[in-house]
Amino acid sequence: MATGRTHRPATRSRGIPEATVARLPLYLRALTALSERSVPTVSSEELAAAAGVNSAKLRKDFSYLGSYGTRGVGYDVEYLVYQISRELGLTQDWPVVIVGIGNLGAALANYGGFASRGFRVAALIDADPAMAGKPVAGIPVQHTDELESIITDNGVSIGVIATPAGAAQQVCDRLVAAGVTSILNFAPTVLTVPDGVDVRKVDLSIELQILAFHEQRKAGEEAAVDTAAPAAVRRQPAATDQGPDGDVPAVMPA
Ligand SMILES: NC(=O)c1ccc[n+]([C@@H]2O[C@H](COP(=O)([O-])OP(=O)(O)OC[C@H]3O[C@@H](n4cnc5c(N)ncnc54)[C@H](O)[C@@H]3O)[C@@H](O)[C@H]2O)c1
Repeated sequence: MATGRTHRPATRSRGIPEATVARLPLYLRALTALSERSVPTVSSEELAAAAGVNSAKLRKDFSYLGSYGTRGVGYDVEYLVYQISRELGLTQDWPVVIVGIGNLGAALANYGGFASRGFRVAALIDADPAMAGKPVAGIPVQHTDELESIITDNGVSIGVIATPAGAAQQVCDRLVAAGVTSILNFAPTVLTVPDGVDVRKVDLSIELQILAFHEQRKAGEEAAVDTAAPAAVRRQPAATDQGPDGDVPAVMPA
């Protein structure tokens, strides 16, 4: 679901390309599922299919980790889980703060998937004084006045922004000034950050717009096939091919 990019060069200092880093969580998710089923080894083809990645790309990615698998046996699942987790920095606990505890912030706070992946929600912060002290996902919301001390006291380096767009830059500036160096931004705005701060942006509406583009293209291709086909096999409007008024067929008869 995550889109966007980090403000980093295309290759990390240890020589792992950013595109490979972006695929490591996909491998880890697939490997974790195999591990849960106690599958001991996996071939590059099987793992590539499970992760939705091309197998040659997977082998190249794993070569950056120094993991080459064993011919005829494949990769050791548990060892790869460990290797990728270590590479991603997931063998340590990462306290994160969520700022903006509205619909989205509360949903994120309630999401169990963070903790199971090593991300502990250390604090929930909101500007609304009426929310201060109210528990969300069992954690009392704290007021933004305390933002700096929360970051310092908890050694937080990762912040999640779920405020309205208009507040996001100011929240970002305060997080960065307090010591946060990685930000996951859900607000629909582009954040400006100094060098050394990574920002990743999540925007579900952009994902939907990309799907809409593909839907439109598929519809165009279908229409082209319909036009090219002999009249007898051209698609006729079905009962469900109705426009919003119910009387205009979405697929016009040829
Ligand atoms: N990226 C996505 O896919 C996605 C999906 C849904 C919503 N959003 C975005 O996430 C944000 C939150 O959406 P929502 O539906 O939860 O909104 P919401 O109005 O329910 O919640 C926003 C919260 O932010 C708090 N807030 C406002 N200014 C603040 C500040 N300066 N510091 C701290 N807290 C502050 C408000 O008090 C409120 O509790 C919006 O920017 C929205 O556009 C993004």
